[in-house]
Amino acid sequence: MSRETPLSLPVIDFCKLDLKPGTTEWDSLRSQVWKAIEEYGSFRAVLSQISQELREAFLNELEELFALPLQIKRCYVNEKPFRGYVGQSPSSPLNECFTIDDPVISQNLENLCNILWQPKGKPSFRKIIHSFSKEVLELEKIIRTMIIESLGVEKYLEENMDSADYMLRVTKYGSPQTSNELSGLRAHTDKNMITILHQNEVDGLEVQTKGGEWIQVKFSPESFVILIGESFDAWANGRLHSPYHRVRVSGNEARISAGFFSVFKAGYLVKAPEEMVDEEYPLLFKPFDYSEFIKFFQTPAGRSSPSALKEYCGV
Ligand SMILES: O=C(O)CCC(=O)C(=O)O
Ligand SMILES: [Fe+2]
Repeated sequence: MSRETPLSLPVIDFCKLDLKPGTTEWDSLRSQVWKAIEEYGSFRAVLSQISQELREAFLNELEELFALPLQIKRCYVNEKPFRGYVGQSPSSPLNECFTIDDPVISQNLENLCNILWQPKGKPSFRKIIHSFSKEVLELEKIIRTMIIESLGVEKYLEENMDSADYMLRVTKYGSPQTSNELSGLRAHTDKNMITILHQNEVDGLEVQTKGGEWIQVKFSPESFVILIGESFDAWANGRLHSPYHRVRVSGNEARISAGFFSVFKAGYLVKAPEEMVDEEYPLLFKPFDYSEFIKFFQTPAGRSSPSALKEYCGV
């Protein structure tokens, strides 16, 4: 069946990031955010505050990163789960990605640069990725605050803010050289708190609605896509929605994406506030340590489970 108007994600314009809670501007954006999160668990944020120059410089640095020889890229290892460089594997032959610890901590970027660009490092990479990440993670904090306010549990705001860590994953989906659509990344839900995605000019992200339809996301250069992860939904005891999403690629151009992930800190016990639990929303999960859950998720049992979090700590 063909559609007159293709489905699209809600678009929310965050012209500036020096928004102040309690202002009418804040309240208006917060109600748009909440509506989108309840319905889609996702939306497209337009962020004109980041200059075109910085956006272009960011994507150029990522291109230079992926253009390094494979044997150099492989030198970037990090013992934590999901970190380091992962090259094209038999199950995803088109993809390669780097996962970096909190990019707002300059030292984390410095470590990567010292490994990949010996002997001098790469000051421009460190500077540009850092500046860009700072702005994006400012947006993450605003969105998380707005959601917590919308849930009516502001008294846990400070604790929630202090419980977050960040990571940055940059992915290159090599061009498939065919007009047929191929899978770049299979359908999944994110396990973390909040994900913010940005990309170069090549589209490919699709987000599933609650009704099971796939929305093909059209990015603009100023667009960022927000997705709710399962842990944040667990914290809110199922009052949010963590949507399935996937990447499909076609054509002759490579897609580069950057995912900024907020996660609960290792050792922090994720527990739904008592205000989130009632007759309509009975407790879904026992308190859990996100980093321990990720260890389970990486086992064959975790990977093959249709709902790993439920299996790990479901009530
Ligand atoms: O590349 C993208 O746009 C999506 C990446 C993604 O979903 C993920 O890394 O979890
Ligand atoms: Fe994802």
